[in-house]
Amino acid sequence: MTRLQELRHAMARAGLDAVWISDPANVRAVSGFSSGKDGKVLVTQGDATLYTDARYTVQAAEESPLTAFIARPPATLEHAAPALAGLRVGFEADHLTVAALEDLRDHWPQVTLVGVQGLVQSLRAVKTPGEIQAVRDAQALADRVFAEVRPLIEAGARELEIASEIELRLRRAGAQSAFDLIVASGPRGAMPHGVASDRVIQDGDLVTVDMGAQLRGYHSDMTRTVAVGTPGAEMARVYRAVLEAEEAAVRAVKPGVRTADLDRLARDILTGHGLGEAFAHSLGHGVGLEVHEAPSLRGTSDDVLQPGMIITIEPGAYLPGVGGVRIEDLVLVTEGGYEVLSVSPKELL
Ligand SMILES: CSCC[C@H](N)C(=O)N1CCC[C@H]1C(=O)N[C@@H](C)C(=O)O
Repeated sequence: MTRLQELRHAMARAGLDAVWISDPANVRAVSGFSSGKDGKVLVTQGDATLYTDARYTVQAAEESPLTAFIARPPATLEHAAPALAGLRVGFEADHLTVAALEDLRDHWPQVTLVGVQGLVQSLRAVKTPGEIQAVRDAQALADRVFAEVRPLIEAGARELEIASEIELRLRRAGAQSAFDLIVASGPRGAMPHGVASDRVIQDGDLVTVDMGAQLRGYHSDMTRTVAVGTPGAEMARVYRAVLEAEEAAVRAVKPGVRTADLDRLARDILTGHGLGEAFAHSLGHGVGLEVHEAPSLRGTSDDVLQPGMIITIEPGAYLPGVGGVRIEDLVLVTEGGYEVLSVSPKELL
């Protein structure tokens, strides 16, 4: 079944006749049009139209199998109005601004507008073979770049220099960084989102590098924590504990597993090492057209793993004023269990 067919089934289950898609990643997922922020898609049970403007006439025709209507608002909404009269039309409540919703109400007075959440996102959680290949390629590039840059992580280098070397190599390969690079050394390692600073790396530091490539619109995500010189005994112990939690959670990945149970498994191991409080975020998330997408590997999540999902497993321990450790792998859920897509070494060198 194509994603569009899946969406129509989901619309029927939600009691919708049509859906107005405005989230850029969802626009891309449904239409193939890569400039999703400048597009919208209207899907009915019998039709699907891509709305974008004249800057994208050629690109829309090249990238999307959908009929494109080239115009700017309000002409787009006026074009759609007649076919929608009397219908229940979903809009993406967690993406549309209040002003944009007012526009829909003004131009579609005979439409019943229904806010929906996660309709397309839940379909995106299970990747197509082409999407899996795109994430695989992005991760392979990230692994290659990490191997090239690893020798540069040494005493005297600045975090920003490491980050810019990674970015440059990704750019040269036709990709870009998937997010603001996290390079957090020494005590800065206690910040889970410690983007690279001008701190000079010291002998004995642990350095957390959280990086991803964005290639053909798809992302990868991986974290390695590396030692510069010989780390202190306490941080070496923390490293071993995080690695134990990470490897145990990866081994537990298979279809049917509740993501909340995976988070619990990793958290319990860290708690056993006295580090439960130091694990300050969820175990992971889905990765695809966005770095953070469904499923969520949070303790409160109701998500269940299915073949074709691509997730991160990334426990960490953060000790304010001291430092931190995070180890993250990118994992494909397969029929029989899992495949780890990230191959960079994890021993604390
Ligand atoms: C700004 S993108 C960060 C990518 C990173 N690998 C990542 O997802 N991190 C870093 C530490 C926590 C984790 C994160 O942000 N998790 C989210 C989903 C959460 O809310 O726990």
